[in-house]
Amino acid sequence: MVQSSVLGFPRMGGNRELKKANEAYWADKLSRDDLLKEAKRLRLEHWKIQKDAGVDIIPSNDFAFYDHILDHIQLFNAIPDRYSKHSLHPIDEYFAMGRGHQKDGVDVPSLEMVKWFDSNYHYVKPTFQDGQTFKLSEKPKPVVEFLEAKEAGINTRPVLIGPVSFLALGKADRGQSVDPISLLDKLLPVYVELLEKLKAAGAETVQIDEPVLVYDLAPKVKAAFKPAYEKLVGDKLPKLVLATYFGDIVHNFDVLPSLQSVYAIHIDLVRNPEQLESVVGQLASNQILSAGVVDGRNIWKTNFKRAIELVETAIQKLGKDRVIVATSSSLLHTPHSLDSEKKLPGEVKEWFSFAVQKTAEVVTIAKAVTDGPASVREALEANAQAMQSRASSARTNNQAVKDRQSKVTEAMHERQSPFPERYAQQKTHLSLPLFPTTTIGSFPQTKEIRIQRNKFTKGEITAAEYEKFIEKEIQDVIKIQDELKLDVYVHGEPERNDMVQYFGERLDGYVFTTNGWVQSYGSRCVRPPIIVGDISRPAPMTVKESKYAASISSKPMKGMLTGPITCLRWSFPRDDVHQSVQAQQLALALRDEVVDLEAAGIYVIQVDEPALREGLPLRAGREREKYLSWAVDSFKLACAGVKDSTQIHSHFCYSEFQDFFHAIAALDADVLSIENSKSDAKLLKVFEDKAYPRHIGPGVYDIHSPRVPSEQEIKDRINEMLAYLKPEQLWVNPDCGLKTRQWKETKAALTNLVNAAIFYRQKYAS
Ligand SMILES: CN1c2c(nc(N)[nH]c2=O)NC[C@@H]1CNc1ccc(C(=O)N[C@@H](CCC(=O)N[C@@H](CCC(=O)N[C@@H](CCC(=O)O)C(=O)O)C(=O)O)C(=O)O)cc1
Ligand SMILES: N[C@@H](CCS)C(=O)O
Ligand SMILES: [Zn+2]
Repeated sequence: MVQSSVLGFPRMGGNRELKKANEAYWADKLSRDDLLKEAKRLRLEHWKIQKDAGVDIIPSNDFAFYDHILDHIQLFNAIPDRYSKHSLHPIDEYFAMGRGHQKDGVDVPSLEMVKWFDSNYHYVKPTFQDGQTFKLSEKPKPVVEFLEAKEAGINTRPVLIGPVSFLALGKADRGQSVDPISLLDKLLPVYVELLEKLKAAGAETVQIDEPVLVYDLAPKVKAAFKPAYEKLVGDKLPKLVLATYFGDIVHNFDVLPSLQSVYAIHIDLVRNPEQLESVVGQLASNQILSAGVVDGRNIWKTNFKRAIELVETAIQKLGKDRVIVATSSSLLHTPHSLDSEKKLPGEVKEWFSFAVQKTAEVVTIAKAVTDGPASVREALEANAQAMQSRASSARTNNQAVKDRQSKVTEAMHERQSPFPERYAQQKTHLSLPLFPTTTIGSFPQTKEIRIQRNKFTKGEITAAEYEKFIEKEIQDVIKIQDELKLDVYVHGEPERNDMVQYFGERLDGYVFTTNGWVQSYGSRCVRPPIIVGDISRPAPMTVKESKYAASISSKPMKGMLTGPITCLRWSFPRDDVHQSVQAQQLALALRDEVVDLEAAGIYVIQVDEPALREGLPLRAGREREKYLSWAVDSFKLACAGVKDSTQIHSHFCYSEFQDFFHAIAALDADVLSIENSKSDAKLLKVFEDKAYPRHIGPGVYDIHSPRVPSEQEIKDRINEMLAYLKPEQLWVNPDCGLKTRQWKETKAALTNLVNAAIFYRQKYAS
């Protein structure tokens, strides 16, 4: 029999209950006990959904209050002393690492948070010390949650991050020089102890994720697999299913011999179906293949015909008992359930599958290959019908968009003059001081803003009332920026629910969900809009608010747009048209917006591209260069329609620039603001080494934490930056937008930021 398996389930709950519980706990509005109870309720509910769907292999320990890698940091006691020394309750220590802690005399910033592979999920980076040791926590979470499920009558397969990935995804702490992978020998005994405990609790198999196998690996990381999996396999330990996802593992085949004693290998056959044959050829004689054929990263219904063909190919080689049908990755990256979507056009809804539906898909595919297609005939027919309906739908094609794309020229990608000439004009036009201060766009999205928007969406207030409310918000943020004495203002983005969803809702070719939330980091979720057809802009999207803001202030007002790659990557893209085509369609729509903003008197325009890095293929090589070429082109196409005197900014958070700096430089943006406060300023060296000629604002403080940075801290950060950048190049700004913050801490932090900038302005005045 072919078993069905889910690699991980979304944690938030159908109504984002986990988000609400976490945030209430942080605000002292929910007790610790009630938080724990709510988490347990959600875990049980999610296991039950999978059990009722008939899934054979259900994951446990896929739940996390904040992030699963952070869970492992605590599980192995890899907790930096600056957190552990305060003897906080374990859950508060955990949140302190995730989001910082500034309360009751404890003041500690969070650990660094970075992108999870090429997804819009963020993990907390393990941070190691010279002399690092590990110790299993007293009540290991994977054991507790396995027993919790067992007590409810559900046998689960616990999920762990593997030791090689745990170390390779981490870094040495600031000022430390330890190479994380060198800690393997110290870490393995703790894994063995944990696996023994899981076995004793009754876990027969454990899913051990080693997603780093899809990367190009340094030789010492590759070499770590052999000693690791020699120690982690044995009679006294559960059988291991080693899982990889988001790429192929063919280039790391030399690692597979050292993995021949693990029970099963899971591969992502959605992303790389072509790896099937060669991976099957590399398996040991009794090893099992977990075939990831249901997409964990997108919302399109699985094409059953194609998936069954793939699984059948594997069965022909291995036999039914050596194949598991699985999701390609954890379903963490998909929304909870399609059932709560009442407003999607009926035709379109038929094309989608969210987490709950995907669990049913793995079951259907497993049954089809076990008992034959006739056993699931109705499901197969309905699926074929949905595939057909989508392929032939009028929604997907817009000839006018295609015609416009065919007329795009090289010249449309270039500004009129090179940067020095543009800058000379911008300097006179904008009259900015040295060390200009600005923010990244959004100001706090207060409860009141969300309530008014909710009322407007539900029709409880009119468009005119909502517009008036937004204008008042804009007036307020302008007044605050006056008081703070910032240099380049923003309108604060109060009208935007999200920087991608907002644009999706104003573009043709998109549809949106009402409840399709996906966790982005911690308690923060996004509702990615869905690209179903060719994209075009029926009307200006942001001009009204920016123009209004500019009309009530004499300061330069920065217009705020989300760039084509970010719109693409943070939406659920089409899978029937190449992403470069979708990016170009978005670029043309944004180009019109940029030109309209300039015509409306907005002479500084920021086109955010934080997802540019995320779209980068995970392995170096030709595919990367191809991607960068069309991604950079789409940004330039969006921006290049303006005059030299208009200043184009771009913003990047969560980006490591070293490996694609040439692309950042090729964007030709006049000013870049980048996330930097959690990184070592040394990372800026690349800008110095490459003699980056344009202007740059490396973030001076972390906006993900409510913690207020002191003026001195910000001065220190600027001072570090000055080691690599010229004073006349440097802007002073936070790491990212301020939408998740409260006003109190925002004002305090920006006051310190402006004072720090003034200090350096005076210092370099002469
Ligand atoms: C910059 N980042 C972003 C990423 N991806 C995006 N798509 N957008 C981003 O901004 N990726 C990288 C980073 C990740 N950072 C963030 C930062 C902040 C959030 C965030 O704040 N998310 C909000 C939800 C935002 C939203 O869509 N809000 C809507 C709906 C609000 C809502 O929940 N309404 C209630 C009713 C109103 C009430 O009573 O409060 C409801 O529907 O139940 C809106 O404002 O209208 C979050 O709260 O998680 C995400 C990623
Ligand atoms: N302009 C956006 C960028 C976030 S990456 C904001 O300020 O929220
Ligand atoms: Zn940002």
